[in-house]
Amino acid sequence: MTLRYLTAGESHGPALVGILEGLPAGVPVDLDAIAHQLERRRAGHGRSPRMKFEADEFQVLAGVRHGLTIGSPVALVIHNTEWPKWTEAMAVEAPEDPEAVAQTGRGRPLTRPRPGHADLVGMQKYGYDEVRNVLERASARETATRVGLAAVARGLLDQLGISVLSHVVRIGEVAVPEDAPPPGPGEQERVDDDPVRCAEGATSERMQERIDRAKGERDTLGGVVEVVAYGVPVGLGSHVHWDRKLDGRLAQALMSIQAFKGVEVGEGFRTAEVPGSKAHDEIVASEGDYRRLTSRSGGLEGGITTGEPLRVRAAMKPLSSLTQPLRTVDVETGEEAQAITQRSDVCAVPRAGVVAEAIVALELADALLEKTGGDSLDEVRRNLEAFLGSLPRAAEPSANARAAEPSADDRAAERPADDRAAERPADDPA
Ligand SMILES: Cc1cc2nc3c(=O)[nH]c(=O)nc-3n(C[C@H](O)[C@H](O)[C@H](O)COP(=O)(O)O)c2cc1C
Ligand SMILES: C=C(O[C@@H]1CC(C(=O)O)=C[C@@H](OP(=O)(O)O)[C@H]1O)C(=O)O
Repeated sequence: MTLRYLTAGESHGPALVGILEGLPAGVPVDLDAIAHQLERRRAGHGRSPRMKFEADEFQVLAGVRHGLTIGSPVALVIHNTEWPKWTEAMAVEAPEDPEAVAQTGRGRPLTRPRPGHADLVGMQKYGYDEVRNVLERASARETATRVGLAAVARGLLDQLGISVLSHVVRIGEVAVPEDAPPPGPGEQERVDDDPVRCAEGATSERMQERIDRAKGERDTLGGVVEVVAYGVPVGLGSHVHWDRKLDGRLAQALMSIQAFKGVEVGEGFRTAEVPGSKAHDEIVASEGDYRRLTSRSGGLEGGITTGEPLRVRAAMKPLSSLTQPLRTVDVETGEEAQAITQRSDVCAVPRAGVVAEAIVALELADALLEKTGGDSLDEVRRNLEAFLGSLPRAAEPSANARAAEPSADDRAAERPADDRAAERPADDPA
């Protein structure tokens, strides 16, 4: 890992803290860009009441001077707006009168763990008799730090012409059509203007109605987000070892987002439903380069980027804090009970898309620096250009030969199925 990061901070503590280590010197850091990313993460139809007043006031404490990184770790702090209300319940020092704190609203022991949240397993693992210490850190409040750090890492990607965007493709059972193309590189603002961050106006309206219905039914909803990265060079990641494969690294990072339960690279699960002739991206030579005719692989083959747009999808489950709570056990009495009710999002998929986008940006920046090395932005740029310039040019067939060459679909259609099954690859001597 070339670019590393750590986060700390409780949801209702004084602040969140993050450190990003491994960025080269000379990367522009724009405070407005960090503020903008944090703001995007707070938006979206169905968001929690807290997101309407949370300010995400932040400070860059280290690693940046006069608008540029200086090669040292970048440190970020994001203050929690509500801290003044939590000073007693979340105090660092032991209270003089713990009983008195336990009587206050915020210090009250939470003994009815929510099914689907980290509550019960966290208590069991860490030896607590109530939920507070688990809830505080399991909360997706932590993702503000990752989005903030990613905004800094995106400064590097921007300089190299790499842009990362996201959009919502499903909320509950409402989905954009399977064959709808993803938004293009300049379309993030248009997507962000949509209340559910969906690129398709008609589907967006149905998604919003679905969220309103869930709210009325005192229920919650999940969905699917897609992240697309444009301008990604060929050759990031590697096929040689399991933990160097970029598809695997992206999946791990995306699955680490609270409530994310599935990851798909390119057509992912859908490729399992179609034959090989319809699952892969045929390769052609074009202006000395290799291009793919389709984008089913999501821009990754063998754990290595192909140079085509990178495309991943991730599924988020419905949130587990229901205002009509699920059945649980009160760990204090052992009696059947209703789970604790917390102020909560009804559907956090639109803002979770911004988190997924940040996570992909951090992984791409890491993979890029791993490929190029370099202590300064100039050196990274030089190394990248040298690598790309050293790639052998694709020999191009004559225009006539290219026009005459049938595609896999054409070839498959021409042959009877039995012939296709019996055929042995021409290059295979076996
Ligand atoms: C952006 C975002 C917002 C979330 N908001 C809530 C919420 O308001 N209520 C809730 O119960 N869970 C919420 N979650 C999910 C929980 O944090 C998550 O379910 C919990 O930490 C347990 O982790 P797991 O679901 O990955 O097992 C949110 C997740 C994300 C990514
Ligand atoms: C605070 C954030 O999201 C929170 C994530 C969250 C959870 O259980 O994950 C529960 C809610 O926390 P609270 O009860 O404090 O409002 C959300 O608001 C945030 O995203 O910044």
